[in-house]
Amino acid sequence: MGLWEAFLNWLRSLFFKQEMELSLIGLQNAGKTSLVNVIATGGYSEDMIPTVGFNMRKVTKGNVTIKLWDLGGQPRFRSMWERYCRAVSAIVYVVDAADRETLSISRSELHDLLSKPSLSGIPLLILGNKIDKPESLSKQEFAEQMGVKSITNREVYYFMISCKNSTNINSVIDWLVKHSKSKN
Ligand SMILES: Nc1nc2c(ncn2[C@@H]2O[C@H](COP(=O)(O)OP(=O)(O)OP(=O)(O)O)[C@@H](O)[C@H]2O)c(=O)[nH]1
Ligand SMILES: [Mg+2]
Repeated sequence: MGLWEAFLNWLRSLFFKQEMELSLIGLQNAGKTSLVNVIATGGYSEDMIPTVGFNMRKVTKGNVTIKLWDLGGQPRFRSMWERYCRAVSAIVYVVDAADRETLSISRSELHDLLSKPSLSGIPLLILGNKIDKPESLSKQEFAEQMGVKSITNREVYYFMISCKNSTNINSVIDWLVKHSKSKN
């Protein structure tokens, strides 16, 4: 490869390679690890092991390398959430939209997290998962239950998804890739 060509390639890589870091947060059983698997490999399994502490996964989509912090959602791990959200390009909050019993806890944990000054302004993606289940909430009901409208100090977006059926996973990836530019 000629010097000029090498220089051009280097220049291209500067403009087109993006890196981003994300945190996946949400109550236990919401489907965070399932989402990581679906994004990374397209695989889905019913028998999942609850995440103890956290896992880190790196996934490349086109020119974007995404570093994902997949956190445990059980009560004993929730105090770590803030620490893993501080330096990220976006926070992804996953909710089991078919579990009406835990929805209010999920809402209050989300709003608690967003009230931390260290996380102000970080873009947020809220995902209502498990829409393959008949008892799952509609998009509108979900937004109301989660208090989406009251979140005003940052960019917020929400989708209804199913990791099981891969519904709307591409929209999630598109949103994430678009937000990779916010951190440099
Ligand atoms: N029906 C249905 N089940 C799902 C879906 N996504 C995940 N699950 C199931 O929900 C359960 C929990 O999934 P996980 O991905 O382990 O949940 P998690 O949020 O990582 O849980 P913690 O690691 O404990 O915080 C598993 O049995 C999954 O198979 C979905 O879209 N539809
Ligand atoms: Mg998990």
